[in-house]
Amino acid sequence: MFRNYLSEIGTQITAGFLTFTVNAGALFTNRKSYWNLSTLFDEYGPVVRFVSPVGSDIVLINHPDLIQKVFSLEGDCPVRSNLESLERYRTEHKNHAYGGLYTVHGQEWARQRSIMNPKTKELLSHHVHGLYDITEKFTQKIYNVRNYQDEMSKDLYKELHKWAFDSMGLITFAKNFCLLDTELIYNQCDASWMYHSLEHATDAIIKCESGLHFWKFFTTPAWYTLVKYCDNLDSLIGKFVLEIENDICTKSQQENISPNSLTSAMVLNDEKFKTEDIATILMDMLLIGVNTISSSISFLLYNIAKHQKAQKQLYQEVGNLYKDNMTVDINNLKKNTPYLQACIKESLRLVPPIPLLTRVLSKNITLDQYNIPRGTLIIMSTKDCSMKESNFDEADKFMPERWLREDAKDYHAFASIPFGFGARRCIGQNIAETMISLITIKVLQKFKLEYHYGDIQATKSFIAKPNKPLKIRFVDRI
Ligand code: HEM
Repeated sequence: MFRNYLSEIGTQITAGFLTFTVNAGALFTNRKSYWNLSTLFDEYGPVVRFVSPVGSDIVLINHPDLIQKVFSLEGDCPVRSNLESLERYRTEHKNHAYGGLYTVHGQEWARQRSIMNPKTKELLSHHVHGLYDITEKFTQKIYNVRNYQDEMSKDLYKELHKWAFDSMGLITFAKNFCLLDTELIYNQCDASWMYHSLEHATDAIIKCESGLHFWKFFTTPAWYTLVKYCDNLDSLIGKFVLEIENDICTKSQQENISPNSLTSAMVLNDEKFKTEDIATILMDMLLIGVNTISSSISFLLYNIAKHQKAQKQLYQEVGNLYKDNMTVDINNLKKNTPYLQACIKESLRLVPPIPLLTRVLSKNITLDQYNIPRGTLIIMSTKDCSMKESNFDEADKFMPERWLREDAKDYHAFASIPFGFGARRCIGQNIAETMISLITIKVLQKFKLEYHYGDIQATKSFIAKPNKPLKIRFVDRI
């Protein structure tokens, strides 16, 4: 028993040390630091083992063949490393039996996933016009609040974050929170308080997960913030869930109700989830969904603004598409916009919001002649893989047309997997791609984008975001 704990703690200490040094390396030097993962691979090859003095070792890989091999052995209920801080908050602070879809494992994961999987497509079709309206509000807001340089004087990322929150509110609760409409002050209403709690909880989780995990031994400021804002988030989500439960209870006596949100899908399911469990599952959805979508759209708009030739071609494709809400054809959206889909794919190749994927296998595996025992934490540096010249020609360039070329099929299927792979791949991919497509179409129809500042990189955190304020010029199309 003790050995198990020792091994677990040891692995986490090693992982903490690893992220700490990678971040410190990036912080203290502008050059490619030794502790940059790609430099490690350059020096030691595609399999790098971190020996933990007390627990299990950690293995890092970046070759698409090896990544493919790991996925081929992941089994029916794949296990990834946990977001330890969120897990501990739930098990120790809240006394919850299990976490949400991202953090839970085994049979409970399979149960949650089987309920959510079929619902995401249905909900998307149900809310597509609502999502379109929110996107129009976003473009209108940019139009209204731009400064004399045609830029948002505040960080554009924050506005995109609000757009993502409003859109996810529709999918999750069938509610438009209208965060984009007004500058709501903290506490003014539940939705605004929920938004701010989500922002602070995200920052605190990122702080706890990067670097040495001191919060395990005493209350660090990041742990204190995490508990405070996750508590707020949990109780506010719980309040919305309760409202929907009551509403369904009243209506179901008179009519047959079909689910119109992730919440009602769970309330109406035969499995009968408790209110607090639904709130936990939704918290994972919001934390992952809102942050990954904000990150992806930020980098996509940045890339489009920087690459005028690509923007021109994109505008030719989408300039006259779905000008009116009622004409949106969600079933053919991707088919009608091949160049836009290539732009999204290319931007996600350059900056996958989740740059590292992890698996813990239940079988031994041989990777590049090294025998890795089962139970070892395997970290797949998918971003490093998608940025390698051996996998993509001119790998550091934004070249959407590469995905439309005849020889695109020669790219290794595991060379760029921004949504992960297999049974535990992202459940929100379709939702994300649709939302990103809609906002890009609407923004381009209204504005020509320009970018006149220095290069923007992604932060090295669990969910990446722009490392400096995003300042894009939104010039009216005449
Ligand atoms: C561009 C946007 C997004 C990207 C790039 C992204 C990426 C990912 C990745 C890489 C994973 C891990 C996959 C693996 O381990 O194989 C994941 C899991 C997950 N994502 Fe997404 N995601 C995005 C949007 C969303 C949205 C909108 C939602 C919610 C509707 C969402 C919910 C989840 C959940 C719940 C999981 C855990 C799934 C499981 O373990 O079964 N994601 N996502």
